[in-house]
Amino acid sequence: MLSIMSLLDPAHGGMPLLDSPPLTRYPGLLGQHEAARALTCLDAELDWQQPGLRLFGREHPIPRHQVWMGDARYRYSGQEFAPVAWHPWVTAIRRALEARLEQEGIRTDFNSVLINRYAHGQHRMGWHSDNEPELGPTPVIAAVSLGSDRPLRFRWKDRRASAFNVDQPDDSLLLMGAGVQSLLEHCLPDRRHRGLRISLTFRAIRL
Ligand SMILES: O=C(O)CCC(=O)C(=O)O
Ligand SMILES: [Fe+2]
Repeated sequence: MLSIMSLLDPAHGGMPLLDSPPLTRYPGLLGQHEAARALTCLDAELDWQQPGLRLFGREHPIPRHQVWMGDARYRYSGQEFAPVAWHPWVTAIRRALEARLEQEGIRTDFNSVLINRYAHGQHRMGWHSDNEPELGPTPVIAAVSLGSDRPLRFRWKDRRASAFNVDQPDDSLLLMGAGVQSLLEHCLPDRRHRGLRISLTFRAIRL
């Protein structure tokens, strides 16, 4: 399904954005053609959910769509989600990212993924860190982006330095290594005039 060329091309090496904690972006994960097919298939075939979130006593639908997929139940904003079974495209994306990271000497054991669908620029995600106890003390999270480029914004919890944006082009992988979740928060701000984007944030949940 996936071209081995995109895995072997040295131009596709990782771009370190932070050394400590490690934050690295890898371009060209699937190849342009396969990434476009993955975006179209996932958009059409997943059973997208838009659960409500309680904020100041009122329930609001989250400003995006989502699907939890994988092997483990997951708690998020006080709610428990039962995951759906692996979709073949998501399995293919997981294999591609495992292969890419293994080339860098990084072994991962992702068993769950939160898939986010941003239909337009007003869809977004608020400030958070992915530090739920079931992810263990030093979660490693790999975020794959398909479709419209939306920056992820980071800020230091202790304000030691300024907040910064990380571009997430189509078909890129952003690896948030050990320490990113404990030292920083991230959000996906709204943007004008953006089209469909789907992100897949792979996690290892302790079963
Ligand atoms: O869509 C993104 O780039 C961010 C997603 C995210 O932070 C998450 O799934 O926890
Ligand atoms: Fe996140």
